[in-house]
Amino acid sequence: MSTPPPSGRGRPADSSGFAWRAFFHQSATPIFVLGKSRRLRYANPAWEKLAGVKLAEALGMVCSQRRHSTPLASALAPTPEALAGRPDRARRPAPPGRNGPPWWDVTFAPLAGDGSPREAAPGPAKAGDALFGFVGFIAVVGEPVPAAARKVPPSVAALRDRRATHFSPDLLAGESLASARLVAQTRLAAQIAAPVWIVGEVGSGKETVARVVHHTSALRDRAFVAIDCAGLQPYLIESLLFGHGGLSASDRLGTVYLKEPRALPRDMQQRLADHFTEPTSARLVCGSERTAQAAVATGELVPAFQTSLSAFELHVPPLRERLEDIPRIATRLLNRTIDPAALAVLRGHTWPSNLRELVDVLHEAAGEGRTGPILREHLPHELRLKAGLMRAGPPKSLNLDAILEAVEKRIIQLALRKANNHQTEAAELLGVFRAKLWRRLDALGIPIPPQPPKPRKE
Ligand SMILES: Nc1ncnc2c1ncn2[C@@H]1O[C@H](COP(=O)(O)OP(=O)(O)OP(=O)(O)O)[C@@H](O)[C@H]1O
Repeated sequence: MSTPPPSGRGRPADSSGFAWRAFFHQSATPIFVLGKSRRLRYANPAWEKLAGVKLAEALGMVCSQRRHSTPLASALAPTPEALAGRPDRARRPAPPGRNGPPWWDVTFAPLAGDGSPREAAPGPAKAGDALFGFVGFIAVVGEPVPAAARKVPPSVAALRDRRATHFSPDLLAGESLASARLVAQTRLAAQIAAPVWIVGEVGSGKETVARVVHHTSALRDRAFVAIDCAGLQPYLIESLLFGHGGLSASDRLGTVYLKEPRALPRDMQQRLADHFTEPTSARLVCGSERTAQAAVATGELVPAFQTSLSAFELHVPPLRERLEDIPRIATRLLNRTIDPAALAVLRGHTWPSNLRELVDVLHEAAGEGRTGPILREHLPHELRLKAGLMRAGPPKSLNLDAILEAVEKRIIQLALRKANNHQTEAAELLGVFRAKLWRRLDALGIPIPPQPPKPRKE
């Protein structure tokens, strides 16, 4: 339904309006009117159709080309010439659509205080010659170019092919029932266009699954962008997505992966939700340790994420539920087999940090024995210790201090990993003060990891 014609139809202008509203309302040309503070005061149904936005939702929007402006606000921003009270025209990229931008030629006609068009005068506006605002007429230039038809440089195409080969559903396959279910769910998510919510424990492979969904979907020729909502300041995320020339202005954006959107302030969550429920924007995939429903219930997430942005919920199993997959993962990762005794140790571990931890352990083991199968003695000391295997060694190797030190080192590394290198959180997990954690890092020779930026609290 289009916006009803504004009141005062056909009547002469009064001091706050102008007489052409009824005329504009029926025009097939997209027309909009900005107040002198560049706020949107009126737009006709042809504009609503072109912009894909209802006037009621956009009224009051400040149309400027500032860093945080939306692509629509930037496209409608009056030029410096128009701001100086003279008619002007500008070519603007249309707000992003799935099929590439045609351009918008926007003609600005300044309006005098009585609502009549100002005379085109060569100099700046005179005092007393009050400006009411601007009327803008939009002409669409060019045919939209389907993204698939656009040329990409060969190097980009080659990189894309390599990524698509790597991030195929095969990457998730294994011997377990859990991985078979994961592969089936991932293929399904790739076939539909709905937003996806991926749930899984820390390090279980949520982002990897998101990449597989992207590279298997119809959006694979476009970009995949991953944003860690807890690791970036919200204003950076806003400017990355919505700033001038930001990602939302690019029609090459295919999938946006948001890691833990519940770490964002609610107003930012709402803005993202509004953006990604628009039909023209890229596909949203979120990854979290909690379901959208649970996060909404505890107030960590705005309801739109549950109602509109988690249409497809995909569960990534923890590694302890897919231990049968370990040999296959090792072969894929290192092209190495695992000796049965080493496998018994690996299968006996609970893997609190899931695949991330396994990948670290396998790389470490591969560094110990450079060729042949991975043996039990290649595995990290602490893992063997936990499996009770160190006790089988000769008594002279039972150096209590060395063992305790190794266990402490491993536990601190695990806490840091779980806290995403956030030292205060890691200290809390370990039940010590941060200063003590620093002292132990120093004493054990663990390099102090770079601290991620703190998420802003509401
Ligand atoms: N199927 C897989 N095979 C081999 N390695 C994998 C697989 N899935 C994930 N990984 C590796 O495990 C690590 C963690 O994966 P990923 O970042 O996808 O997990 P996540 O659940 O998104 O992590 P977080 O909880 O920190 O958001 C990465 O190094 C990734 O390359």
